[in-house]
Amino acid sequence: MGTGAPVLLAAALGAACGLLFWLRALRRPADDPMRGIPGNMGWPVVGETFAFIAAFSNPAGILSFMRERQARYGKVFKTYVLGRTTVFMTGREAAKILLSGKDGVVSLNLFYTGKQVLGPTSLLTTNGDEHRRLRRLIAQPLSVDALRKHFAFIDGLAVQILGSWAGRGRVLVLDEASQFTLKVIANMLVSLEPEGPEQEEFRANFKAISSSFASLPLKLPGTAFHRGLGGRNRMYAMLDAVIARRRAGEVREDFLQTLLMKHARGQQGSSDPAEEEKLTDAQLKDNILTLLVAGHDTTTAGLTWLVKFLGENPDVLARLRVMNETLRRATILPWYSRKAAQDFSIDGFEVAKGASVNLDVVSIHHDAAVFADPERFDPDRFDGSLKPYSFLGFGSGPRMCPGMSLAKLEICVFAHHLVCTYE
Ligand code: HEM
Repeated sequence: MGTGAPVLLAAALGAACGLLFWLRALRRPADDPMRGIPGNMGWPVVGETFAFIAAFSNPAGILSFMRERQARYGKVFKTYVLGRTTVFMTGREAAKILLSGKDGVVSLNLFYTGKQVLGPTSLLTTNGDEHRRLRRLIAQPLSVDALRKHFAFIDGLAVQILGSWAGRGRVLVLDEASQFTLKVIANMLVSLEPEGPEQEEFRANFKAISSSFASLPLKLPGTAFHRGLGGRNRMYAMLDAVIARRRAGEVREDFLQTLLMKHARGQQGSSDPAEEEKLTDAQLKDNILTLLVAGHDTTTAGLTWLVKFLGENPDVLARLRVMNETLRRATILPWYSRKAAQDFSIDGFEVAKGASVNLDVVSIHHDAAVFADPERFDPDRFDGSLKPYSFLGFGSGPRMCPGMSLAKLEICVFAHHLVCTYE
């Protein structure tokens, strides 16, 4: 090594340290509106992202991430994860502030990539009056009454998928549950047949879309985001073809048909004001995609956790009133993300307008003061009544899950056939 090498090395190290401090300063401006909130912002650039990702691969893990910090800082703390400073808060009071929709204190907080893939008129990217209008339109086709006509399909598919398990030495429940829930939701929304080339193409596009959520926002060929946008374009072309067939006279009993008959614009740019109130084709497609995405991963995870908990608790199998307890223990969406729409205070801390705030639901679901021995899987704990905002498996308030009845129906039907067929 020549004499210049140590000097170069020291200069490189110095430059690297300088860059890190500069990036750290960039991330934490002196007028940080959240500086009154306790917490650790972790390493420069990445913050606490690695600890967070390592923890959130299973619900017990994310619970430990939250508990460690709550023990240190209390119920409200800040951190830097997944590219942004965010405040986590837990407890029933926080749930009421963030979920009730009262005074418009917060709006939904979605990743940039998710927003791009779902489109500007998705239920998940709209707020206020437009959001309320969309909720109203989709409520009826997702109601218990409307779901009756899908029962035979859901039942038949559960029997068929479970029948295919016989004689197989090993079954990957997550894959089977994913097949089931995607076929159910696609059939319910647009009458997609459960087998055949159209189903294959649909599934491939759907996979590209769902893997692009929360990916890096790089639109370069080969990236997950780029593949997701491609999947979205191909999925919309498929939906355009289905909508054209319906307008040409094909009739099916599904979600799309209900919206096309009642709420879709016959022609764009009509002079009739009532017609202008209806959904455009772009709005229809954004929201069909939103329901596909929101209705697949969640129900798949719910079913898979149910099979796991039933396997571990054979005594519970006999009773099978296990839905809420599965959703409490698994807490499939461990936190609900919002953006402060105005300044507000919680627990003596000021949260500034624009801040990213997350309701830590997994801790609410494991609060020993509400759920004694919270790690134990015990469906009986739902026999009595619970305090408001202590069980939030499907959320609460104006953004409460509109697919709750469908999810419960799918999981119950599948679980029923599962326990009737297999030990
Ligand atoms: C076990 C299965 C499911 C669970 C645990 C679940 C849970 C949730 C929760 C907790 C929320 C509220 C999140 C928040 O406040 O930020 C939500 C919203 C939502 N869910 Fe579900 N869900 C499930 C199944 C479904 C299904 C089957 C559909 C579709 C048919 C669906 C569609 C939606 C949509 C569109 C929203 C957003 C509502 C809005 O922003 O107004 N979900 N879900």
